[in-house]
Amino acid sequence: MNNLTLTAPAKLNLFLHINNQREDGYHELESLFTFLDFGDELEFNLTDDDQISIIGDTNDIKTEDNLIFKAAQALLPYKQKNQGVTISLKKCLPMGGGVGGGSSDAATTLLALNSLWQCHLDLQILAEIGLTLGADVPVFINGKTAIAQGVGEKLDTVEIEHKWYCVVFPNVHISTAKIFTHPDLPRNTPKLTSQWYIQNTSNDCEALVKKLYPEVEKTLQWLLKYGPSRMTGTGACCFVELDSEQSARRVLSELPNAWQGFIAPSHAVSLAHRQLASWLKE
Ligand SMILES: C[C@](O)(CO)[C@H](O)COP(=O)(O)OP(=O)(O)OC[C@H]1O[C@@H](n2ccc(N)nc2=O)[C@H](O)[C@@H]1O
Ligand SMILES: Nc1ncnc2c1ncn2[C@@H]1O[C@H](COP(=O)(O)OP(=O)(O)OP(=O)(O)O)[C@@H](O)[C@H]1O
Repeated sequence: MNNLTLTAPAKLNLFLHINNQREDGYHELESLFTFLDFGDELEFNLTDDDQISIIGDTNDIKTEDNLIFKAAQALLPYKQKNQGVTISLKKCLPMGGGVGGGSSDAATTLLALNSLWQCHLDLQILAEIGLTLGADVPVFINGKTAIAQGVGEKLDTVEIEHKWYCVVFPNVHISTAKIFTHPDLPRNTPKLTSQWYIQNTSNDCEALVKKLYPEVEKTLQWLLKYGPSRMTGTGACCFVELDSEQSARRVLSELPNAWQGFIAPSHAVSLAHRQLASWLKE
């Protein structure tokens, strides 16, 4: 089998607590990650040369900076096939939006090429390779709704009630590094000692991001009319949790023109993992 198409799904941080800052500057987090059935489309086609090429919606990212390219390159030492790959990208997730698009693309590339190139690496090793590309990549390699600790690499699978979400991108791009290096970011939230609820958790980046980017504050105020709402990651996307597809459609239909949005249900297992499992059965 020489080709495979997978969806690199969006993630949401249903909560995001910052517990500590390490000496290397990275932050110790506690965060509940879930996956939405919505994402970038990546089509992998093996080629007879040994090149890695990316076509499609690469925007202005140089090939060598693209996390998809970096992920493919990281697997070169393990590949058992004398073949290259052309990866065609349809970008649906906002960049720098807090939904982990780049990390999800990278993880999906590792998962796909591990199979297509017959690298035979297990998920633990793929996650270790993924962590060198970004703190969020292991979450997508694991592919299960989970509470992450450490910088995002220690994962405990959790069962939660899955809902519909309307995710809104307020058209501001936020640099993760800018938020994590800001002096006003709270960095000492204690670890959760009880069960997670929306009421006893928060996103520790939210207050700072709202102050720096008033558009994010406006977005959250607007979403709160419809249900429990929160920012994901370091923003800019914000989400509202809803009980049905119909409610989610209604919120999307009322979205102000200045913003972009999408709706999707969350799922215990990422769409890329479900698609890969059925491809492997074919
Ligand atoms: C905040 C989250 O979006 C939550 O899902 C992620 O932890 C961010 O993950 P990511 O985008 O994959 O992050 P990386 O590309 O590894 O790091 C971007 C920048 O964010 C900061 N960073 C990131 C993760 C972390 N646990 N502590 C940090 O301080 C670092 O300054 C780093 O330079
Ligand atoms: N394939 C890619 N897709 C998106 N961004 C990429 C990709 N490759 C490299 N990047 C770079 O990574 C940066 C972060 O992109 P991403 O969409 O993952 O942000 P994010 O959603 O805020 O992530 P997170 O929630 O993990 O912080 C982009 O600004 C872009 O320069």
